Amino acid sequence: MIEFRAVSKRFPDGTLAVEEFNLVIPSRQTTVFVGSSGCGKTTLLRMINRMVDPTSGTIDIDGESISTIEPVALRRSIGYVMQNSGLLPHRRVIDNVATVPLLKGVPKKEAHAHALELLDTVGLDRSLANRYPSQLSGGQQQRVGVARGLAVNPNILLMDEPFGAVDPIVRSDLQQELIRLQRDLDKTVVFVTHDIDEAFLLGDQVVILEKGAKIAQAGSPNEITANPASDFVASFIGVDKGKRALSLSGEGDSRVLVDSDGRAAGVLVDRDSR
Ligand SMILES: Nc1ncnc2c1ncn2[C@@H]1O[C@H](COP(=O)(O)OP(=O)(O)OP(=O)(O)O)[C@@H](O)[C@H]1O
Repeated sequence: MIEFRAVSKRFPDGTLAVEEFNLVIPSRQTTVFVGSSGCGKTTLLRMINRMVDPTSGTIDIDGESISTIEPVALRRSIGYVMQNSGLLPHRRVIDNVATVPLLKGVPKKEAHAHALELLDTVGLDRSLANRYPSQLSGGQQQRVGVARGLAVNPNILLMDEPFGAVDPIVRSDLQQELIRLQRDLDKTVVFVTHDIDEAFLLGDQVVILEKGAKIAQAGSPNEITANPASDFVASFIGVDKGKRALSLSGEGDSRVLVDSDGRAAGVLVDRDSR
């Protein structure tokens, strides 16, 4: 579990990016920060692995304040996947994936063997291992970025708009792949996006943010669509444009899809119980 308590971040130029932010991020679930540009999503994410330190407040991981953990060690224990994959252009795919394990002293042979397994995990053919990033498509590069994020077998995976730069079809593939991965690997995923549809697709917990990382609403996609907390949220999720004509009603095995007039439009069957 990751817990933010009264966390604020003011940058040296005076910008207050995050103000008094409080949130519990449950383990082994996906939490998505969603909001418009500049609302503080990336700053929140980077505070979890101490790429950015808060000005005030505390962040705990499993009850331990991260301010007591050495930043480089913390960063190497948490997976981080960013937009445009962030791959090192002059290194082959396999070396990109193995970067952090090698820095941590894992023998090269072992690190490379594990990197190949990770290519399987993210759905990439092992034959791509010796290519350079520029010889891959955008979607393949993002998959390598995810493999690299998983290379230290982290409990926590931070993902900063990882699918923002690819076309909609590839993006949809990557989203489905992440849902599958999360089912198999059971990580605590913290995901940043400005796309509410992506947030609702991937998030167990969705946190809708306004400027200064003020929480407009936090809850499951179901809770938010059924009960938007404000006009801002309703507008952000598109209720007012008729975008969310369908919502879910009920819990567990008996979830019913309801249309905007309250009529049952279908029953949602759990993927795992089919
Ligand atoms: N190093 C910095 N120095 C000064 N201000 C910063 C710095 N980094 C971010 N900011 C400011 O803090 C605010 C929050 O930025 P942040 O990158 O967290 O937003 P975001 O929601 O991730 O935006 P985007 O979706 O555009 O990436 C913005 O006003 C931004 O300009």
